[in-house]
Amino acid sequence: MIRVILTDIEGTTSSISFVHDVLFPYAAEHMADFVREQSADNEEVQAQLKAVAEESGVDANDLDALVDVLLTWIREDRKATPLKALQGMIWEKGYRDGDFRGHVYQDAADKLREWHDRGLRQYVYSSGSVKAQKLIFGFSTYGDLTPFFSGYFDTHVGAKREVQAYQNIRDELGVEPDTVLFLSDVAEELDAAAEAGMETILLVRGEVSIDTTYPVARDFNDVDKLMSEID
Ligand SMILES: CSCCC(=O)C(=O)COP(=O)(O)O
Ligand SMILES: [Mg+2]
Repeated sequence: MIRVILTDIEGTTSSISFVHDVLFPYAAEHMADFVREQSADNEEVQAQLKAVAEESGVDANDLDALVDVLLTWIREDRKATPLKALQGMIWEKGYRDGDFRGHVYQDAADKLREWHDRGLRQYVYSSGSVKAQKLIFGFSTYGDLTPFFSGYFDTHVGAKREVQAYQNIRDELGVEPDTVLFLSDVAEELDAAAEAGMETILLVRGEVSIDTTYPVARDFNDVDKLMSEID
């Protein structure tokens, strides 16, 4: 019986376009100024820049080179933990200034509320930092959805295509893995979650035809129906 929902964000609760056409360009536009302004006194920013230097091999004191690395990683959609941490810090200002709101599909917002009220525990697992996750749901187009979540996981537990990451999440949740339903639009992520013993549903939004062995949901209403079949 499913007791825990674990959901991806990009392509699952929220549109890929919002992440790639709004969030990533905003981070790219503000990265240089943010790094230059914050690197003098902000210890969290300094720690992330040190990690960027270690991962890329560039000089930790060369801010221009570090910014170049970060902009390249954004273009490549690299799921590097320090990039994700810095992006979250930059997006906070955008959300607070009202430059954008977090895109969440209506069916996802409705079901997250309903499942929460039904007693399901709900968690997020995304490559975006925990801070970024709280922002997209906290400043969403449907208001503050964070009360519906019991917790958040990012790449600190591991990469989303690695089985170990889901084993780490399972251990942190302290539940039997087959009581956890993982939702994602990426089959390789479902492969890893399934290998860790979790139940899985593939979100395929839009009219894309897909050849897969996973149960396919077009939206969270479909997930709700498929979930009752798992039980
Ligand atoms: C938390 S919203 C921004 C998501 C993000 O930065 C990202 O890279 C999405 O990656 P995912 O692995 O969740 O598809
Ligand atoms: Mg996704």
